[in-house]
Amino acid sequence: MAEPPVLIRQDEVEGLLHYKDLIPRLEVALGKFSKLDSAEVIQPVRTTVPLQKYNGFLGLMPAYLVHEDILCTKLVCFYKRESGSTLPSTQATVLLFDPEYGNVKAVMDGEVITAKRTAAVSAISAKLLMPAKSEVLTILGAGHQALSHYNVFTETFSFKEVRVWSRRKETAERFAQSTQGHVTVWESVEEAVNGADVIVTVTGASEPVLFGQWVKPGAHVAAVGACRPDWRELDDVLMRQAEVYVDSREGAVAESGDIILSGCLQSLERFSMEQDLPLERRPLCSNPLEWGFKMQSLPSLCLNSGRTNTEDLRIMGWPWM
Ligand SMILES: NC(=O)C1=CN([C@@H]2O[C@H](COP(=O)(O)OP(=O)(O)OC[C@H]3O[C@@H](n4cnc5c(N)ncnc54)[C@H](O)[C@@H]3O)[C@@H](O)[C@H]2O)C=CC1
Ligand SMILES: O=C(O)C1=NCCCC1
Repeated sequence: MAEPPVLIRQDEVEGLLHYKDLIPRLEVALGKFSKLDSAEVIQPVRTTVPLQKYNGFLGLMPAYLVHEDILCTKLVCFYKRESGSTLPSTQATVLLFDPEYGNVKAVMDGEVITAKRTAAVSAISAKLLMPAKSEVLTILGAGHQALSHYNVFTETFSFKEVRVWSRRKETAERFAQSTQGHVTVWESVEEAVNGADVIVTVTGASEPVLFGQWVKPGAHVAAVGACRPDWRELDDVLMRQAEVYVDSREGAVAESGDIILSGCLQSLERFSMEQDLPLERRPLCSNPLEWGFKMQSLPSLCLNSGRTNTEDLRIMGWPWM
């Protein structure tokens, strides 16, 4: 009979999961996922169960790394919360299986994994796509993802200035007090992103908060928050003028409101047909270097940065979550 599963609590995951290990491992996993080879990685688009009564969803996110023989799934509930709500926006658990026997070997807290994994993938996208001398980082949103993004971006890069905006100024101020380094609080998104080299959007918004006319050419945007087909963080102008990278084309066209609702897919379908491109080579958005790969089915945008090393861009897409 199989051993009962090991339980790995949140504080234990926190103590075990460090960006210096996580980032290189993610880069390898993302590279494998990007090959779209089911002999290597099997990770279907997540199944989502609506929890209408609670304005939320249960997402089921299984993955199998064939050669490493790693079988796992994340189970995550996520919600749209009212301003001022004290309830969490996400709650996650990760299960690790013995792929041969079929039993669950470990039950892990998924909160820290979600926070760190998501932020680490954004940092990888920035490493590949942000302007060479990036000095100003702006974070839109001031919750859990904002903090993990602050931590990994300041640990990995050397920004001269970090800014934060949140829809409630008090939340942004609390955030700025909780960080290790200095963060300036801004009252409007327009001012907060003015001149920013890297912009991270980690809000629970369902309407655009970031507008293309405010974003400087060459800036890199890591868009994390709008993970439902009817949620938005970015406006149509930004979506149309950017080069867009995602980890999973399948996932992005099914889940990313910014991609689906901005209408960029339709014009690209026409472009792809004219160019006679096979599906996996088709760009996701205007002015593509190549259709690329970024995080959890959400876009990473790059505004005409001129980065053309598409081999580097082949890493993206963590198979678990
Ligand atoms: N792409 C991915 O893999 C992941 C995406 N997410 C999504 O990222 C977003 C942020 O997650 P957390 O930081 O965990 O949530 P959180 O609840 O800790 O923080 C959310 C932040 O967004 C702000 N916000 C909420 N509604 C807003 C609105 N309508 N307009 C502007 N700001 C608004 C809140 O004031 C808060 O600062 C959520 O939408 C979540 O579903 C979370 C985890 C992973
Ligand atoms: O990929 C994840 O993890 C999540 N995506 C959507 C929101 C909750 C967590």
